[in-house]
Amino acid sequence: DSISVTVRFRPLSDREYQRGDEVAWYPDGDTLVRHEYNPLTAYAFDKVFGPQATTIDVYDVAARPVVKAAMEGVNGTVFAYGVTSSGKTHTMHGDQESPGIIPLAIKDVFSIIQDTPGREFLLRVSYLEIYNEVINDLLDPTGQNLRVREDSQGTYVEGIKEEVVLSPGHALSFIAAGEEHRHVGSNNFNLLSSRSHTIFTLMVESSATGDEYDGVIFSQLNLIDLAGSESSKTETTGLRRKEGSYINKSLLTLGTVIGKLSEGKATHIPYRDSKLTRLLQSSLSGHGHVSLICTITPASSSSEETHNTLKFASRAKSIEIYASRNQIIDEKSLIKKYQREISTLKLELDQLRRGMLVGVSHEELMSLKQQLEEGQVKMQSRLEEEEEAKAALMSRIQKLTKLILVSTKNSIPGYSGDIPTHQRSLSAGKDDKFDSLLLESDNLGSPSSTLALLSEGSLGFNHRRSSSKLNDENSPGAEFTQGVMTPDEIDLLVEQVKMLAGEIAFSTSTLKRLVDQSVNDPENSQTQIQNLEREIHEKQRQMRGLEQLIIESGEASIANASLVEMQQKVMSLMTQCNEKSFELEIKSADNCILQEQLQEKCTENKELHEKVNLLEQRLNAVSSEKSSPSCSNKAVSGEYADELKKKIQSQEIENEELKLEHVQIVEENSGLRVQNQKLAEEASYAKELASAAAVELKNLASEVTKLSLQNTKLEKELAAARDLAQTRNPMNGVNRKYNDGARSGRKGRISSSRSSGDEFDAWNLDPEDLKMELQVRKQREVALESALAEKEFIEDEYRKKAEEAKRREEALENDLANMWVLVAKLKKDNGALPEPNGTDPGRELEKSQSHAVLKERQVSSAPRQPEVVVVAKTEETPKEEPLVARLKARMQEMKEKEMKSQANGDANSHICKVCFESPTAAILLPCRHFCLCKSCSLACSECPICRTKISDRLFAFPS
Ligand SMILES: Nc1ncnc2c1ncn2[C@@H]1O[C@H](COP(=O)(O)OP(=O)(O)OP(=O)(O)O)[C@@H](O)[C@H]1O
Repeated sequence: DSISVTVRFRPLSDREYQRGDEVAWYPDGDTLVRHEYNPLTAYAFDKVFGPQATTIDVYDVAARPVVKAAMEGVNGTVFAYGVTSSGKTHTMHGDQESPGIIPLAIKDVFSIIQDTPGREFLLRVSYLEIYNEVINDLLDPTGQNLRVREDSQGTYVEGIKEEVVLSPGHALSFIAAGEEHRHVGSNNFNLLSSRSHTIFTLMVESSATGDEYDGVIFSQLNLIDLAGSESSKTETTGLRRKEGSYINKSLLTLGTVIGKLSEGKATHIPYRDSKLTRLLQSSLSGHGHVSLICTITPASSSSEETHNTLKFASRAKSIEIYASRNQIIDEKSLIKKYQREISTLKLELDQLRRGMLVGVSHEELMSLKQQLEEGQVKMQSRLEEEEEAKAALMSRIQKLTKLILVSTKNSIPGYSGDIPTHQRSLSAGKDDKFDSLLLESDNLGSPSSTLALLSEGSLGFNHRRSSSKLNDENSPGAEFTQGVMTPDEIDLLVEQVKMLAGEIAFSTSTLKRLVDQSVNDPENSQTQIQNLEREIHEKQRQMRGLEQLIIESGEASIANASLVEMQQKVMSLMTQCNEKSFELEIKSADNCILQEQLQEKCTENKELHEKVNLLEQRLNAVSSEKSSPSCSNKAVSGEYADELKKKIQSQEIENEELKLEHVQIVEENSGLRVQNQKLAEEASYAKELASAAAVELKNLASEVTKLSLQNTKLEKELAAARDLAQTRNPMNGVNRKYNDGARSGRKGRISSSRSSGDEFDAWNLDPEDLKMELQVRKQREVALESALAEKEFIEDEYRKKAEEAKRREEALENDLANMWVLVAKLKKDNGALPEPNGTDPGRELEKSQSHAVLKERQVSSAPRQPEVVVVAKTEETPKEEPLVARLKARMQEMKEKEMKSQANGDANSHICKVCFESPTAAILLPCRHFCLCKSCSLACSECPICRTKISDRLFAFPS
């Protein structure tokens, strides 16, 4: 299969209308997106949704199949991609009017559980954000900067909090809590722009129940809301710009990864280049269903960005996936662990029950009866220990059982859960539409009802009576007549007591929430708190009444029952009583704590009010002093006080934000320092290499010089020999001498002295001798010529070596220059300030480095001068190698500048590396060597440093 790619258009926004934007892209049918002005430009996808489509339409096509597969054990990922303000968050999270893919998926998951009888499910959720390449746990504010780890199953986030969820409302409450911690800010396109990528993960474990058991299946569903890429049009500064660059960088990596995956070649995929791709590695590499929803705007002003999104989506379309069902070994499964623990505990409970009856003798029963007659107090202490153990076991079983979700369709048809209104406020919205979604899954609507259902299924308790019945006109226990009751009736009473206890617990937790809220709205909360307290008291009173009824009925039955019956009844009553009293104790302890907290909050509140009043009075006094004491001025001063209060509050919030930012900046600073240190080390290593190369070059040059000298000498010798040979030409010279000799009548012999200066007496030569002499000279000449050729060969060799060394030197110099540019860039990114005298050290440094680099390039591309000239130059300036000297000087200069810029700070961040101007919009090259200003980047077809072709200028960002 391949990745499912859908495109969703959003309507033109008011801002776009006001700006006079026109429609540049439009949906052409169900699967095409076409360009308005260039109709030949069109892209095809699995499905294209127009501006009128609802999120439910998108969900049905893009997410429902993935969610369904995840419930059957196949991993799934759904993510929204698009530029800022294109509608990703609207699609993934939605709002009260139109719930997004995430709430719809959660609702769907629970209805699938409901429709799957015979299977048990355990659901866990986690929620994280990737903000500035740092992973934060949104469910646990202390879980910051988490690490990504890898095991045989893929990548995971170490130490992330996972919460078991019991109902849609329960899961949505976690999302709502997480959203409060997500980084959101405004830019000129979006008031509430997501500044981080978020990943909401639902982990599903399931197994068939009973004999059908076939192992546990585990799967993961990732629902991802990416932050939007930001173009140069997004006017951002400071923190926003930094966030934007992180967002763009990770999306660029995602684009590269998708691009490489779509090529289908076995190349290196750079998953590790960003946290986002690292976490999505197993999804993107095809081990599960992937659905990509690309959100776009039709606006002409964003036409280019929309085109980029469409290209990205088109590339993603060709990625293949090989999704298969996961199975996990039982030991690792949490659901199995819980099931095992429940059955062991149940066994223990049974044994305890049996032991209680078996271990009691007749005498003991008699004495028990006596004790009962005297009063139940003594017997209670006799049974206390065993009862406590039992109560503990029971509560543990309840706790564990409530975590496992089962369909209630078959077990209790027609059951209709009762969702308390305040419970629903935990979900994403209070809107009717949204509530109706949750209400559809009533049976699983609230944790308390789920617990009740599960308890009923697994423990055999009778919970069918809805808790609301306890509050209607039938007062609790009113249907039971005073006196002897059947065991069933007593059971029912006990159940009612339990439910009341549950409701008291729920009201107490609501009370706690209200107490927390009371800081913001003390007056309103106070009345609600009082009402709730009254409600809790009333329920406690009802519970006590029921307990009294149970005790009385126990006493009455004791009077009538036979010994064995009585014993059994006492046992069961005591058990229930102890359970209740144990629960009650816990609840009342909780209650006490909450009351204390409430008191504390109230006193805090009071103090704060007093402070505010005091401040108001002071302000009034100050303002009345300043202005005339008229009535209207009083009102004005009151308003002024309010305004001041608000200002103080907002100032405090701002302070907090600034503190947070400061901490982040300090962390990043230390990271950059470490990087800086590394680069400095690398630079010094490069320097060493350069100096070694220079020494080698020097040696080579001196050898070349020597050889050249030798060569010149040899050439001179050769020339002399040739001259000599020519002057002693065998034909001319010998004949002449011979004729001269004949004329004189004398025979010439080769003088013995010729060996010394090749001088010979022509008169002494005879033809034989001359021939020999000629032969010898010829041989010598040949030998000299071969020696010369050999010398030339050696000289050539040395020349090559010298050239090689020079090239190496240049390469090293280049590397060194690059490193310094990087160091300068890093420092600038660090947010330093310009020098007070107006010159910017970082910029100067970068300029000089880049100039140096470009100069080197020009030199290297220029034709080489003959080697002899180089040698002569080196001889002329023997003081120090020019390269070494230059390098040293540059190093020194850099160091000084670095120290200066470290001392002064350097604020200049993005400078074009070609024209050295600070442009309003710069381009990050794909090779990441440089950023260029727009005009220079358009003029360059390749990176000035590494010569990589500039194929993509998409990810522009403001300097
Ligand atoms: N399909 C749609 N129908 C109506 N309004 C929409 C639609 N999509 C988006 N919007 C509106 O457009 C605005 C921006 O949308 P949203 O915040 O979802 O964008 P985003 O892509 O998540 O932006 P960022 O990347 O900056 O977070 C919101 O006011 C949202 O309500």
